[in-house]
Amino acid sequence: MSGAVDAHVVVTHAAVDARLTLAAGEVLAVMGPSGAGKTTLLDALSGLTRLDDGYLDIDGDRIADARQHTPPSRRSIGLLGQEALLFPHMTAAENIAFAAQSGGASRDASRAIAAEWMERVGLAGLGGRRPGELSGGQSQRIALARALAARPRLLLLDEPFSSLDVQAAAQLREVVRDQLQGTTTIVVSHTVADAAALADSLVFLEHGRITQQGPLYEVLASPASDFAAAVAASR
Ligand SMILES: Nc1ncnc2c1ncn2[C@@H]1O[C@H](COP(=O)(O)OP(=O)(O)OP(=O)(O)O)[C@@H](O)[C@H]1O
Repeated sequence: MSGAVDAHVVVTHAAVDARLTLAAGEVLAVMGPSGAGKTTLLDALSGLTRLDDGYLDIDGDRIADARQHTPPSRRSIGLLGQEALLFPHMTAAENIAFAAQSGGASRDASRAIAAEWMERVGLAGLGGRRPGELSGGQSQRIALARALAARPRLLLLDEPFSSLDVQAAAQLREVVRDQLQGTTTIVVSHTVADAAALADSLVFLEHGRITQQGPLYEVLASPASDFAAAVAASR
């Protein structure tokens, strides 16, 4: 997609010490055992956690370092987590329109953008429903649309399929794959199927350190740790 930008990250934190570079439009999967620091890494990027040292640059702009903490709302970073966390008092379409407006669209344009996204995620006709009237899978699709409608420069996916049943997860995975449209993305998952479906490259994070990184199929073909070998064998 034109407009995709590269991201360069050096996260230094009590729990994580990692250096990552994403080319514009690249989808990078991060896998690692429980407690490895995956969520801490995403929190440091989204701004929920401060960096102890290191930095986050997006498209050459310094977003954060040890001295400068840009709040999450001003980072132009989208986040889709395990739960959709939609605004409950707004309809599905209003949730998306709100994000489009915060991404710079006018009020009228944001309504049109919301309608377009409802179609893209396969939910045209449900725009008037409130989150309480949507299934988990539908809510996650709205949350994806909301994240992308703000035109983030970096998208973070934190196990977005893990709270869904197998069928809803597979459907959402397809929607995500089709709708990323070149958005530079980091996806954290425990499932190699998610990484294989979405990612160009793969990082293994263990005990807060990167133990292996490279093109997804190369990494899976020659795992460098017991954990990586177990993941590769689970394909
Ligand atoms: N500020 C901190 N100082 C020291 N340790 C921390 C700090 N913040 C988090 N930790 C620890 O770092 C570890 C990494 O936790 P994190 O939740 O990031 O792992 P994770 O890879 O996302 O695990 P899971 O897959 O289970 O969600 C945990 O043991 C956590 O307690």
